[in-house]
Amino acid sequence: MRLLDIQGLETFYGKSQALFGVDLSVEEGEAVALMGRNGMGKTTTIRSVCHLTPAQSGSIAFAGRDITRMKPHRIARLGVGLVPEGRRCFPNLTVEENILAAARPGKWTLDGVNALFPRLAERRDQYASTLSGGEQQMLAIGRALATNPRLLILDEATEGLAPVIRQDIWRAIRAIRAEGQSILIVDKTLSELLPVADRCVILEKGRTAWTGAPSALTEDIQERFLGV
Ligand SMILES: Nc1ncnc2c1ncn2[C@@H]1O[C@H](COP(=O)(O)OP(=O)(O)OP(=O)(O)O)[C@@H](O)[C@H]1O
Repeated sequence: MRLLDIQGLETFYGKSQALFGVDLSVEEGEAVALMGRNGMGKTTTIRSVCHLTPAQSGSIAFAGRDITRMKPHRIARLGVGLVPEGRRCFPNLTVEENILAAARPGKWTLDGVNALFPRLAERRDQYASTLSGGEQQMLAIGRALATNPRLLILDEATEGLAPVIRQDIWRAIRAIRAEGQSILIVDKTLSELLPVADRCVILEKGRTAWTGAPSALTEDIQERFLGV
């Protein structure tokens, strides 16, 4: 089943057009890597899906329903779990309270999140504000998972973090994948990203420029669309 289906998406910031025709789909159980150089429209695409920066034209369907004009909280309730760029947790709640506040019935429970991120389990009674940046990122992923989303969206979840923490997060992402979780993921570390992706979608100047399996992403294509 097609979980996410974006067609001809055009999005503006005020008068400035950022997306000029993004086409992107995610099948149930699939992990799609959304790629492209800086400023090509990855974050804007994600923000449009969640209606944080609404689409001007084109269509976005989720699990067969048109969500193009739906409000963010309704989209979240339908099963889109977003881990936005720059983490968001409640600073004055503990780690455990943060997770429980997000929790909805499903296979990802508090215990499941704790097993995924032992560092969080060790800090369950600490206020989120006292966590390191990497731990807060783990908590943001844990919170999104605890909502038991049909689609988990990760936007640069490992950016700017210490190498050991990045490794922990990639290990968790692989474990999440192994559970069959559908994912849309943006990340710049291709060596980690490509092995977890079933398919890549590359944006160039606000348009879908290429899509294919990671194995089809030749050096030529990387050079053309991702090289600096
Ligand atoms: N809040 C904003 N106001 C105006 N223009 C914006 C805003 N955010 C992004 N843009 C512009 O929209 C275009 C797409 O940006 P976007 O952040 O979606 O790209 P990206 O592919 O996610 O890049 P990055 O890898 O740098 O995060 C860029 O030209 C950017 O300058």
